[in-house]
Amino acid sequence: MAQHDPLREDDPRQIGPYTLLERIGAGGMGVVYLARDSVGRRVALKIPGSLGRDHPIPQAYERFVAEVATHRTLTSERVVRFLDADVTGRPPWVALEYVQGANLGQVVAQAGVFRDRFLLALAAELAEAVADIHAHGIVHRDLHPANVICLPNGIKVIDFGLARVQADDESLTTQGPPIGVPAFMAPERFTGVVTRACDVFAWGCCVAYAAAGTPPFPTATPHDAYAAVADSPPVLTNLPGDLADLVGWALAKRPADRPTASRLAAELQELGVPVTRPAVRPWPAQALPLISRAVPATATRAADDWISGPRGGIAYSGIGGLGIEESRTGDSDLVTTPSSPGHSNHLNHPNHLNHGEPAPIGPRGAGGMLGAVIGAALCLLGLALAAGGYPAGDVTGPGGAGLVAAAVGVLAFVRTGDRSGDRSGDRTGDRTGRVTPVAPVGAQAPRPPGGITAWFVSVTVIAGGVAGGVLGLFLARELWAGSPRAAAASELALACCFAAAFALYLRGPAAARPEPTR
Ligand SMILES: Nc1ncnc2c1ncn2[C@@H]1O[C@H](COP(=O)(O)OP(=O)(O)OP(=O)(O)O)[C@@H](O)[C@H]1O
Repeated sequence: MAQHDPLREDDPRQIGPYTLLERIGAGGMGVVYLARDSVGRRVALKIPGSLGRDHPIPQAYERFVAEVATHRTLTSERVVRFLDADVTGRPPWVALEYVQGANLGQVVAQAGVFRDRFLLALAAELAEAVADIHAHGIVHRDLHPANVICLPNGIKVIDFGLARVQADDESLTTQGPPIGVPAFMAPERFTGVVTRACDVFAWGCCVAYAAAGTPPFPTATPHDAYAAVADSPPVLTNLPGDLADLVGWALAKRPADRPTASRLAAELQELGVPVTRPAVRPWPAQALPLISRAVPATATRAADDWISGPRGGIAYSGIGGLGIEESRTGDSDLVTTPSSPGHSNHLNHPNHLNHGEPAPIGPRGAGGMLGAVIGAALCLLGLALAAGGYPAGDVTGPGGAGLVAAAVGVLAFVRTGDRSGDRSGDRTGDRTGRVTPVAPVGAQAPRPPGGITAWFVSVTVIAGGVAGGVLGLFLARELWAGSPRAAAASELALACCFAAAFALYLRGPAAARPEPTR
């Protein structure tokens, strides 16, 4: 189980069909809990704090209802999934896909800035995310590094608390002080104007931040932010030429001068982000321990700094690595202040898989496919021999079936060992789906042995394969020698083996399966 804060005494234990397990964090709106649904799946359950008149955010309930309504319509692999909600419940709640990773601010702070293809991949994924959000007619309005979660298979955007549904060319004017993180807010946001171009500007800020480690409009105090964002040119460090051009374009002062998010995504593909993507995207080696790895629950006593406590009135929460802290004052204006020197941004140790869930097993694409191909080839050979009346067909089938099943089991076993042990360093897939070793980083917690389920399946497949092969050979030789039943049994065994190999391939960590062109 991931290490979040334990439930407090006054936290609810059961909300709707969900059993609350731990506190993930608290934002300005309320608390996010780790919970389990009735069939044991983990979800992030967001419960807005007291929605009465004393809530620090005006119209908090209306905002929560709007967040749910907006998020409900969004389906994108780059956005945390909406699962369920009850806005009239007591308390009201929304269930979201539980994402377990580090946010972009934490990754940059702990692992350093992004470079080269890693930066390009991040920029492309974030552009895709924003384009997807806009394609649903929604403006996020609060894009900044703490709302970009880095996961093994890419980024996901969270927090639709400020999001708005908005027609393509519509421009909204909002009343009151702007809400958001000033260093990532477009200049027009300070005057209450909201368009999709605000998210594009925020995209530029996030990418510039990932490359440099600081926002492109650094300011000494939050109150200077508007002047900096509105008047100063962005400071773009460490951005390769083509990407610098795109980021500069996105950071244009006039919203009309900025590209759309989909244009950005298309331009990035032109810059060499492959059109097909493996399910595992590349992360800088140093970032991997932060993003996701299997660690036993007991070994994961890491500090939790998703956000350390509920905010009411004035409270602070670090945005990892931004060198700023956000604070929401009574009137809901979010301002930034320089981080206090004593403040430490601990990482929520995301070095774990989803404990309690079966660890991914299997021969990761290539192995499974190999098993499947061998199985199919033997199957065809057996059929051909049987059709030709060769008694050899009687033994090829069951013998081959046993062989392939055992081989698949060994592969599954080996892959399980890889996940568990780090005997040969950690591995990650690159954009081509290759699995390449990377150096383990820093002191790492010991990892579990790959999950009971994975071992059990591996051992069962190996044992079943060997036993099936021996039994098949015995039957073919002793009982049905020469009879058509032997050939039929052989083929059936092989077909099962083929299916098992393929199932293992499918079940393997989505690792090397290329995704369709987007
Ligand atoms: N789906 C999720 N899975 C895992 N963690 C999540 C999820 N959604 C939110 N969190 C974490 O919970 C904490 C609070 O979430 P969030 O920021 O969305 O709350 P909020 O009340 O809307 O905050 P904000 O003040 O930013 O509007 C954050 O640390 C965030 O990373």
